[in-house]
Amino acid sequence: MPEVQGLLGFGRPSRGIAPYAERSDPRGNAVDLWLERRLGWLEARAPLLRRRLLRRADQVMALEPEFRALSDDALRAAAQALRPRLLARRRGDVEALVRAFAAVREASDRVLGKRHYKVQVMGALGLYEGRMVEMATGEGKTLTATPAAVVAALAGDPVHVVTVNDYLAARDAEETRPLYGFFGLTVGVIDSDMDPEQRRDAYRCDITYVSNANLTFDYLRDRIALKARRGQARHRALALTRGGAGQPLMLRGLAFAIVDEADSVFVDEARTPLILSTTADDPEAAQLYADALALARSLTEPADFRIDRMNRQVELTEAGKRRLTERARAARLSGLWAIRLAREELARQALSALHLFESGREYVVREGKVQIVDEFTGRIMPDRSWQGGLHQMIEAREAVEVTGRKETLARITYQRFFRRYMRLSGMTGTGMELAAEFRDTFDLTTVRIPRHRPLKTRQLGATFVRDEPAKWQAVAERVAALHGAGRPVLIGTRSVEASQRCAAVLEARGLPHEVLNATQDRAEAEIVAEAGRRGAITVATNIAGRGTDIIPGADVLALGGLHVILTEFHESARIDRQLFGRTGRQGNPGSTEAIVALSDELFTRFTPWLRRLALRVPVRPVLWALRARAQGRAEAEHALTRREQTALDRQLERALAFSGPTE
Ligand SMILES: Nc1ncnc2c1ncn2[C@@H]1O[C@H](COP(=O)(O)OP(=O)(O)OP(=O)(O)O)[C@@H](O)[C@H]1O
Repeated sequence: MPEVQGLLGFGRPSRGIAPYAERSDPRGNAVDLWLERRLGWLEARAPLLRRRLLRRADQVMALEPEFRALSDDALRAAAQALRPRLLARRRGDVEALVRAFAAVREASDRVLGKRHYKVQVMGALGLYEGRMVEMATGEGKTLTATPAAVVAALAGDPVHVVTVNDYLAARDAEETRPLYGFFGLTVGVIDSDMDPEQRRDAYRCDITYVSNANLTFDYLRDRIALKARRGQARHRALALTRGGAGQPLMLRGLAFAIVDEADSVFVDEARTPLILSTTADDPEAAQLYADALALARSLTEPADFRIDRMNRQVELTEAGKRRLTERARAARLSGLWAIRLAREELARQALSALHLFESGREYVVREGKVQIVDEFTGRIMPDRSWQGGLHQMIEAREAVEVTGRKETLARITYQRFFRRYMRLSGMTGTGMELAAEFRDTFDLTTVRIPRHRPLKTRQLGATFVRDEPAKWQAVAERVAALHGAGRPVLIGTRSVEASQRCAAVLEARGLPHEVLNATQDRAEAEIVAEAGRRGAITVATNIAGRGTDIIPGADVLALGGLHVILTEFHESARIDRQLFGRTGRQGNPGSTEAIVALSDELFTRFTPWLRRLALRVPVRPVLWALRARAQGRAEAEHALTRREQTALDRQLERALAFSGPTE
């Protein structure tokens, strides 16, 4: 499993820090947990919650004429006048909240030209209460976050709006900045390339847009800075006595977070530990990996080793172990090679690097570096590396410079990090099936918000073909027909390699297209902006599955809107729906279909026998079962890993209660 690596490259002192709000142990005790899980009473409450949100949203909508009549200055003054009431945070003061929301709604219409729909007001109220809000793709989550952010900021809380990457953080911040500015609130944006001073400035703003990775690393840096002063009380005392001039801190505490694409952050990426590290030099490492690869290449499957693709593991057989020992001896390898366990581990890793990881799929080689491609977003993660020497092994295989091994300074998972917020909220397009997990892990109740306009997408179902060449031919034929009719088509692929293959087939047919994959994210915005034009053909990796807003032109809508083709099912059906969600946004027409091959990895890895059956008897029920079963098994496996990770995290937390925090 890849880890996200960050380097602690800085740490100069800065000026004052306010007391750093965060939760020390947000979890209830074991009995509470047990009860919550068994009784599901929070779920039972969700309909009530929805009704309450609806009632309040109605109150906000009813204030429209009153606020419409105000001048800009009067509107601003009305919001400022509510500040003391919001600051007092009296539980029953719903009126102040409703009026503040109505003010934001009015201001939004004036400065952004968009007035929040009732469902968006409902969503925003949910966020402000600290809920997980499920809104369908394309319903306008960016705008939904704004009233909650404004009101929390007016009440003095540092607000973090969390997105999955820098590009979305910058885009969403720019889109909404004028609205915050109207109320005199400042907006900061964090970019991965920023230095500590710039980061601190951005966090000092009332509202900060930041990616989950950047936010978590900055928090880890703060924890290291705070390490010497354990415990809140001492920290506060120090901050008071020294005017806070001790250590440089990035954040102003964890008060309120609005996490966009929360299913991705809380679930898909939850398994990835974030590790802050320094690099340790090891001049002999490169030779070690080269030797391991040479030895591994001399072993044969299945006599010497077996590959378990489902669990991504390589096992050496007894014969393989013997051969390894002989070959290491024959090559006169010494040092680690003389130790049996080390020798076998090196061989296993080299075999994994050779047989389980492929360039263009799990990683790309760019600028002389091995860079991991995120399976869920299709984006390159430059900060990420595989652990335990695997990364170095792949570097050696690709003949690029072997980087030093990392030494861990602090680590945390997203799960543990986000649980520390005083108030946490999330938005997701596809979250209801994860409601129990959100509740268990984050104490978050999920509430589904209805659509603003009914969905008009036509779902054309799935076509299964035998193998990959047949798939790309089938895709090309569909595209040619749609292109001829002037409709734009978006083709989603699971890997960079697949996007290139698809592009080659389109090229051969003379179909003009754009490729949007992890290897050229700079032109992304322009390509996406064009993707809704008449006759446009866009091939994209998962990148297009999250947050990208493709706006079809009026002429295109008349023709039936954007058509989305999925070319490989993802391990999670949620991600499939994210891709399909690129069309039919805001109640627009559109259509979706899947064209997949029985040779796709999902089937060979999770349901090999059903796949064989499907090859012989390709009838509907078998094909349906194939997909459902493969995705079901994949999801179950991931859920298990997450549960184990959570258990491990809790154990770590308990163990650290005795020895002091490591992060
Ligand atoms: N109240 C509104 N009035 C007018 N346009 C709106 C309104 N709300 C949202 N939009 C528009 O709807 C489109 C979709 O918004 P946005 O990209 O925020 O959706 P989303 O829910 O975040 O989608 P995804 O789940 O795919 O990320 C945008 O073009 C946005 O400007």
